[in-house]
Formats: sequence, C-alpha cells, structure tokens
Amino acid sequence: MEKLKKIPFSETKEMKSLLEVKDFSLSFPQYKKGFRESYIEVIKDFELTIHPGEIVAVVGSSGSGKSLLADSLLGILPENAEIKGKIYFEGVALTAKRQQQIRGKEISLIPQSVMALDPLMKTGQQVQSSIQNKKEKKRIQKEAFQKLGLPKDTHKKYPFELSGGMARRVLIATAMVSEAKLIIADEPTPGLDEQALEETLTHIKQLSENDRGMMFITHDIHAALKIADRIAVFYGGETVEIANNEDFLGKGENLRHPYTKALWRALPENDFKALKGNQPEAGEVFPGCVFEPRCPIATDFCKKNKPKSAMVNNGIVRCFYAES
Ligand SMILES: Nc1ncnc2c1ncn2[C@@H]1O[C@H](COP(=O)(O)OP(=O)(O)OP(=O)(O)O)[C@@H](O)[C@H]1O
Ligand code: NI
Repeated sequence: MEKLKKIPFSETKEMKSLLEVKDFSLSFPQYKKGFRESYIEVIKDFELTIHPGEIVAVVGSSGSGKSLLADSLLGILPENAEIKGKIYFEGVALTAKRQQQIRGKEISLIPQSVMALDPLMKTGQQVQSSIQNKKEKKRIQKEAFQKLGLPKDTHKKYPFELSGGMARRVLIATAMVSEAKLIIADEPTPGLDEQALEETLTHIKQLSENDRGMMFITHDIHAALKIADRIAVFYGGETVEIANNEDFLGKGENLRHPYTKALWRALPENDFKALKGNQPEAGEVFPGCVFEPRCPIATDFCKKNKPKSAMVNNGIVRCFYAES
C-alpha cells in the first residue's frame, strides 16, 4: 500500500480546497390542511472544507441530516427539499447542472444502503460501468475486488447472492474504480464487530490515496477517530465543532465544545458516560444555542443568543464559552 500523505490542518489553509460548503441550510415545507404552515429546518448554517488527500468525518446521531447533506452535495435531494447557501467544488460553484455532469465521475457516493446496488445486474458489470477507461475496465474491476478481499467469483454474482458485508465492499469498489476526486461514504460501517470495522476502515482509507478527498459520514465517533484527519460534529442540524483528530487525545482537554467533550467521555476507552437527554427533533426551533438544554455550562445568555462559529486553537466551534 502506498504511503498516505498526511497534511496537518494548520498547513492546509493556504491549499486549494476540494470542497467548500458555507452557510448551508436545508429545509422541508410543512403542510397542514393543504396550506403551507412552516418549514422544518433539518440542516442549519452548515460549513465544512475538505482538502485533497484529507479524510473528514461528519459525526451525528440518527436522523440528524447526514444523508441529506450527502445527497445535497450530489444533487439528488427529494423534490420538496429547499436549500440555501454556497457549495464550491475545486473553487467553482457547484450548480445543479455541474452536479449532474460530475456525479459518479468527479464526486462519488458510497450510499448508506446496499439496496443501492442494481438487483438485476451482476456485480462485476455494475462496477465496470463506473470505470472511465473502457479498454481496461475488466482488469481495473478485478484489481479492486482483489484489493478489497472479495472472493474470485464475486463478479459473476448478483447482489442477492452476496452477504451484507460483501455487498458493502462492492459499493466501496465502485468508488475505488472511479476517477472521483471526492468520495462521500455515507455510514459505510453500520453495526460491524471490531474486526469487520477495522477491515472496512482500512478499505475506506485506501480510497483516500492519490490525493482524493473523503467525507466519511458516521454516527460512530470511535470509527471516525480511527481514520479521519478532522471531525465535524453535527448536533441538531448544526456543526457545533470541527476538531482535529489529535484533539481527542489525552483527557480531551483540547476539545472545544461541551457536546464534543461529552462524546469523548462516552467513548469506551474513556469513562463510557452517556450524556442525559436527547438530541432535538428535526424542526425544533431554539432562540439560543441548540445544545443549551443539555449543556452543563450553559447560562441564561445561551438561552437567548445563538453562538456564531469561531476559530479556536486551529478548529472551529460554536460556543460562547469555548476556551482558546
Ligand atoms: N423528503 C423528506 N421530507 C421531509 N423530511 C425528510 C425528508 N427526507 C428526510 N427527512 C427528515 O430529515 C431528517 C434527516 O434525515 P437523514 O436521513 O439525512 O438523517 P441521517 O443523519 O442520515 O440519519 P441516519 O443516521 O439514520 O442515516 C430526518 O428526520 C428525516 O425524517
Ligand atoms: Ni443517513
């Protein structure tokens, strides 16, 4: 395996970004008796930058809008979704037209569900259809299957003949053989035991070779920390913190947001202490900070005012009391 190029975050700021998302919001209109009542805002003021060769994890609990974020970047949202904000790919605005042109080519998605495989097509043929070099497609597909440890005859099989783990590897192969510069992996490690998790993460990490950028969507901070350079923490539809992997070392004292600190404490290798209460429901509106109802350090000020994101210690945080 080729050695991966690691880029410390502090050095990446001057670099050209691969993906830049700014002030991004996504909402759904809500109808009552045929009249539009209001909007449910699922993603609020989201921001994230991914550089070439970087793995950035987006960590958030179930229903927090992670898959919708992936679908927004690919331009495959449900019709009723309304979006605001700016998305740049290689410094150029990512319009709906451009999304359509580069989807599956320059930006590739590993979908959350293995049901995304075509049930009527053999897996070898499916993966070959994402290969741009048509002359070499058989060889490239074979190499990818080998790299991912898939049995020799897998290419002849239909999706229903595969185990869940094998089907997931076929999905990973599709991204691997593409010439995509950005890969978005939506929850590629659901409920795996530790050994299967390690294997899958090794494969995912292989995908970031050759300066590819990667968005690794997961609810599992433990998995994120194993391969991601940076971690964007999603809470109530907002990015409350974007931390560097090494900020999770030690006692988590370098983490900036009380929610990220709580995630750190809930890790099995730490105190394993879960935070009381639940994430807000999609559409719940807060005049102040989204985390205030569960925050151990919240004040009256946090109830009434919304923290803007700020750069603290080489990371980004939305908290009035983040220490620098
Ligand atoms: N077409 C739609 N109309 C209205 N609400 C929707 C629509 N699609 C998704 N939602 C809502 O948006 C929220 C976010 O969904 P999303 O699938 O992005 O979450 P997620 O973070 O990927 O969850 P999981 O970890 O379970 O995959 C959910 O509450 C969902 O019910
Ligand atoms: Ni999802």
